[in-house]
Amino acid sequence: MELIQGQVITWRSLALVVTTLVLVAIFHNVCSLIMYFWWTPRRLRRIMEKQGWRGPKTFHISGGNMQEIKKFCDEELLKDLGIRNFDIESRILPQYALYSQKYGDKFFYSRGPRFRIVVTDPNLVKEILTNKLYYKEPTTIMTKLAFFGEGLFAMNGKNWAERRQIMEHAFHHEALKGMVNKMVKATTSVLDTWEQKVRNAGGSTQLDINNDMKTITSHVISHTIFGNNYKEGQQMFQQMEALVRIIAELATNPFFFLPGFRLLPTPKNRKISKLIHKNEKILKQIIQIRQEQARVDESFCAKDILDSMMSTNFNNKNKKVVNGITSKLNIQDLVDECKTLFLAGYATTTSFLTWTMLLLAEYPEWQERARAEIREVCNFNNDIDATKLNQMKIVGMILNEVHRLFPILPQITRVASKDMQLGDIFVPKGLVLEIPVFHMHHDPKLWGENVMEFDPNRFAKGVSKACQHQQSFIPFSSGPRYCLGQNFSWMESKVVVASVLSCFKLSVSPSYKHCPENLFLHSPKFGVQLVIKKLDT
Ligand code: HEM
Repeated sequence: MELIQGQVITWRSLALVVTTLVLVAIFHNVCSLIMYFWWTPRRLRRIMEKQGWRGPKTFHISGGNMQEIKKFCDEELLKDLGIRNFDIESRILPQYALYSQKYGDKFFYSRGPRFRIVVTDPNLVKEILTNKLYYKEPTTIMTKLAFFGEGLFAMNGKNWAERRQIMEHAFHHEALKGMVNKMVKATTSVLDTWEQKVRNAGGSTQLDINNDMKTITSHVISHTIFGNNYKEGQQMFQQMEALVRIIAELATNPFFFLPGFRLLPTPKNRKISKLIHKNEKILKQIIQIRQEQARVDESFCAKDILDSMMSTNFNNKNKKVVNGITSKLNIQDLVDECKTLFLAGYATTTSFLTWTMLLLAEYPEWQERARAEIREVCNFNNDIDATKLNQMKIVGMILNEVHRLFPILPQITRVASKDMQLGDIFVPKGLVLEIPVFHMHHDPKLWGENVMEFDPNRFAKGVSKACQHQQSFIPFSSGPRYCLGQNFSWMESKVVVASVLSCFKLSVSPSYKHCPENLFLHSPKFGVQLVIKKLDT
């Protein structure tokens, strides 16, 4: 027995209070789970059905319609495709192909417990991407831990706006201009190995260009983010890749979205934890070394993206001053941003450049036109700078056409933060709005009858003249959350194309099987085998 403020409290009554609190907490959690997994998706469906939207009648309590979509997609993946067949929506956006056939354009479905509608009208797409009241759909905890942490990609609201400002500083135009040199060096170091291989093979050789583009982009991103620490940065790539594969496989498991799923000690979950831990360790080591260098070096100035992130000088009450370097990013923030840039900057550009090389090989007339332009602009030497990249118009048209036909992020999503009106659609709070980028890039109503052809000429007078509505072309998204690395990627792509075409001729190997897939990103399932030949000079 104890005496508190004159009242006698028995152990029994204390136990009763604690038990009641625990039961209330359990009850609250169970109610939240029921709301999240059962009640909210059904309520949203009722609201959309009343407005004439249709979709599958049932969905799995945790996986939503993912099993059905996966089954449809698996059947599609078995089909053989030709390279010039760009009509591949059923592989890349299986949900769109499956449900638009059954229910028409106004359809809904559920990915995990998150109920969604698909919006294709460019005017509505513009409204969704520019209105900050539509926030970015949260990723699953496992995806977040593995790839983004609390980095820019996964943030929302005021925190996102502040972080975006800092990150834009690291990617501003002048900073990027200074990176072209690093991009050229990183690319050339890989192309030197190609020369060796071609020579050893007697004039031409076959490469899986997807692997080589991985090597190039990993070199570029390691050099530009980590400068002298690029070797440590490189170690992360294989681990990141392994993570992408395992998590993409797990995402089709109906229980993937259940809270606590990641804590189950399954072999895959254990492997994921191990890889995440290893990556964080490498990053923390690099950052700590860097902070130490900056502490002893009084003439410290930013030489790469990590330096820029560490030294951004903002008037903010949270900012920290580390021996002359002003930063408001703590070590975990920096780790999360590095992870984000790694995934966002490496995997995307790798897939994009792989598709670019494939199409250049498949369309030799465009390969030749690009080469002629590169010869004219920089006379085939590696003296490439930002101004010369700007002068490469034909290369730019080709890159745009590859972005149109092979958008690397085939869909973008946003969530309504409150009840809203979108055109004539009433959008209830919590509804996910899915923008099928791939579908919009292949819509004849927006691009004309030759939409399924590779025709860079459509971009000859710029994006605005290429399609009916500027919002029909959104490989890098648009609005305030457009891709932070858009200009970086644009420069890198031009550097790589110019460097490759200056030295090599590309053609498609007879062993290549055209099997694009959408594993978070639109990429080739079995790599891309090309034959490369040294150019006669
Ligand atoms: C072909 C190359 C690339 C493509 C197609 C691409 C595409 C995209 C898209 C569509 C988004 C917006 C996603 C959304 O709105 O939900 C995005 C965001 C982002 N991208 Fe890229 N990206 C590419 C390259 C890069 C590179 C090279 C970097 C950095 C080095 C980068 C960093 C980012 C970051 C940090 C965000 C998040 C921006 C924010 O939320 O404020 N991306 N990217």
